[in-house]
Amino acid sequence: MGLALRSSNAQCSRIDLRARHGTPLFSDVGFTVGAGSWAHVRGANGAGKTSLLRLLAGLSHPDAGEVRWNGEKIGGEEFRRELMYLGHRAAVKEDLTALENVQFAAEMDGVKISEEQAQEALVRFGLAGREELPVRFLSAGQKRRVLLARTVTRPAKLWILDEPFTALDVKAVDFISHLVADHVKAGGMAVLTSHQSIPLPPGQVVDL
Ligand SMILES: Nc1ncnc2c1ncn2[C@@H]1O[C@H](COP(=O)(O)OP(=O)(O)OP(=O)(O)O)[C@@H](O)[C@H]1O
Repeated sequence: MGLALRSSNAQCSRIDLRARHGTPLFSDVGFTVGAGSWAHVRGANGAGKTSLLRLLAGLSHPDAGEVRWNGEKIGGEEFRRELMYLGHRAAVKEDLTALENVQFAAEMDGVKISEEQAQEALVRFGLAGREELPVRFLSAGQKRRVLLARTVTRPAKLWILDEPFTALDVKAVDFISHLVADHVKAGGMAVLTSHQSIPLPPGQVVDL
């Protein structure tokens, strides 16, 4: 018996957003990401990429327009279960070990994982031997890997990743790209920002 993935989509329509001082940040932005596809949100510094991703994740509200998940306004329990959001300024807990960080993040996502599962995730992210170190002793790229390990500890259909490649070396960029590509190939969805071109099969481009 195969695994039936219910077709799903995330859609934002005619979204307007103003900056705090009232000037329009962007207006009439709309796109749909369906199962098995991804979108690259592009724009200059300050164009509003992070702001748009926060709207998509339900962390803030647009001035006009709306974000929908399977046709319903976002915010419900189902949407939260299906969402994996990794913000631009997401931070590790410096005093916890890498292992504790992964377990803590899973717990925040409502999933209980064993030490072995957390360990396995860290090994997959190239952090073997660093599991027991308080993460303040890790490099910026290693901290980013600890954060990204969350993507394999909890299944979610929609990944919203803000600048996921920041501080990562070439090998890690390649690894994360494959991770996202496999997720999309398996019927998942992703919305990413990046100032670099993203080494993934072509996706939708959203220019701000
Ligand atoms: N909390 C906030 N308070 C005031 N202004 C904010 C806040 N968050 C964002 N802004 C403003 O909104 C605008 C868009 O910011 P945003 O972070 O969305 O841009 P971005 O496209 O992600 O930029 P970058 O490429 O530099 O990361 C900026 O002018 C920024 O100063």
